[in-house]
Amino acid sequence: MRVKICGITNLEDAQDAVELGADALGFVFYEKSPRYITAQDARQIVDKLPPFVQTVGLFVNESSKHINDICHLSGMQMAQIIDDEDNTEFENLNMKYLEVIRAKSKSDLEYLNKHNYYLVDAFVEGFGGAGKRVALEWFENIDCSKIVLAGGLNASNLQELKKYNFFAVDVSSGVEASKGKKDKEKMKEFIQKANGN
Ligand SMILES: O=C(O)c1ccccc1NCC(=O)[C@H](O)[C@H](O)COP(=O)(O)O
Repeated sequence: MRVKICGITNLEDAQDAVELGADALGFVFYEKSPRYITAQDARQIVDKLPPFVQTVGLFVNESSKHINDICHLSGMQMAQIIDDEDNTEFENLNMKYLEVIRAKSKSDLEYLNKHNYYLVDAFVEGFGGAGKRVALEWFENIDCSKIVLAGGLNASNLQELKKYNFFAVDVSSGVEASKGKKDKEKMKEFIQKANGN
């Protein structure tokens, strides 16, 4: 399974995640988050990354212009978007994007367009990174092959996902030492388990 390590705030964590085999790194451009990073600081990290690592910018209820500007400035290849307030004009985005479904119940998963990729996270007031899980039984009888699963994942519970065939997993607090700082051993164990080792 592919792995995105989210909430990168510093170069050391980014380089450790890449060395350990992460496919994508997430940068939170939401000012109220404890993992918030400026576009300029993210750029300093992105410029030092090797090729073939996808950089993903996280946005909450922002306009397309803002998302385009920040992604351009920071070197994000993709945007991950929460748009509860219908602020984002998706057709005006200059980059690939993943829409975030903040699931409160199984009914939130029933109308996903089967041709699109989505990131499904647990609904939390603070928008993400809270360690709250989505109930796995909600995915019964759903094709998960285009779903990135987030929310409360860690090395100990990845095993439970096996039969669902998710496209990828996304983790933040489950591999942290403290908010905004990753724990290298936790990232190692998480990536190994996601890769079936
Ligand atoms: O991480 C944050 O602080 C955050 C703030 C606002 C919007 C999204 C945020 N994170 C989103 C993520 O993609 C997290 O990786 C995802 O919610 C999973 O987090 P966790 O349950 O801690 O693994």
